[in-house]
Amino acid sequence: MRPFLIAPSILSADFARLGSDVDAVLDAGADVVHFDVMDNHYVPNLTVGPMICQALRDYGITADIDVHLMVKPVDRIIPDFAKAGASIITFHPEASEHIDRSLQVIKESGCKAGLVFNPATPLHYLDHVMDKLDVILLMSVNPGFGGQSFIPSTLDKLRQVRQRIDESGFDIRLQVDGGVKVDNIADIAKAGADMFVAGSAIFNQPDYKAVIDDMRSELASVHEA
Ligand SMILES: O=C(CO)[C@H](O)[C@H](O)COP(=O)(O)O
Ligand SMILES: [Fe+2]
Repeated sequence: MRPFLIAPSILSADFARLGSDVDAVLDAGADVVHFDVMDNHYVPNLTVGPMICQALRDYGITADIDVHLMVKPVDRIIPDFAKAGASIITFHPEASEHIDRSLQVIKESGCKAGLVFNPATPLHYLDHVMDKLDVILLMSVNPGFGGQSFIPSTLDKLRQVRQRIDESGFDIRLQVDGGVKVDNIADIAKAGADMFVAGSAIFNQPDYKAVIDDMRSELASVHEA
C-alpha cells in the first residue's frame, strides 16, 4: 500500500513570506512541497527559479520539494535545481528535444524523475520510458495558472495511466495537478491518483489544517494504491 500524498502548490502561497507559509502548510499536515517553475515561454507566466528553492532549504524546509518544470528548454536548468535541493523533478515531454536524456540528467543529478502530461498531450510519450520514471503527473488544467477548474476528462486519462502503471510493475507515483479540491479529491483517487497537488484549494483558505484534514477524510474512503 502506498500512502496518499498531499502536495500543496506554492503558486498560491504568499510569496512575500514564502518560508513561513510553506512551514505552516507542512505543519498543517502536507507531505510534499509542489514548486511550480514557469518561464514565460513554455507557459504564459513567470514564477521562481533555483534560488528560491535554495532559499526554502536555507530557511529549514526539509520536506521533499517536487519541482514541476514548465520551461523550455528543459535540460540546462536541471542540475541547478538539484543543487538547490529539489527532491523530484518533472518536465513536459513536448518541451524536451530528448526525453530519455532529460530523464537521465535528472537521475544523474540525484533526483527522482517524472513526465508531465497536459490535458491534450497523448500518453504515447510513456511508451519507452516507464522503467525510468518515478512519477507520472497528469495536468487537470492547462498549465500556467492556479485557480482553474478541474477538467473532467482527466479522470479517464488517470484510469488509463493507473492501468499502465499496474501492468508495468514499476514503482511509479501517479500525480494530478490542477483544480484539486475537497469535493473532487475522492473521485480523483478512485480514478487511480496517489499524489494530489492543490494550490488555491489550500492556500486560499485561512485554516490550512482544516482543508488538509478534510482532504484526508475524503481520501480515507478510497483504497490506497
Ligand atoms: O502547475 C500548476 C499550474 O500550471 C499548479 O500546480 C496548479 O495549477 C495548482 O493550482 P490549483 O490547485 O490552484 O489549480
Ligand atoms: Fe504544478
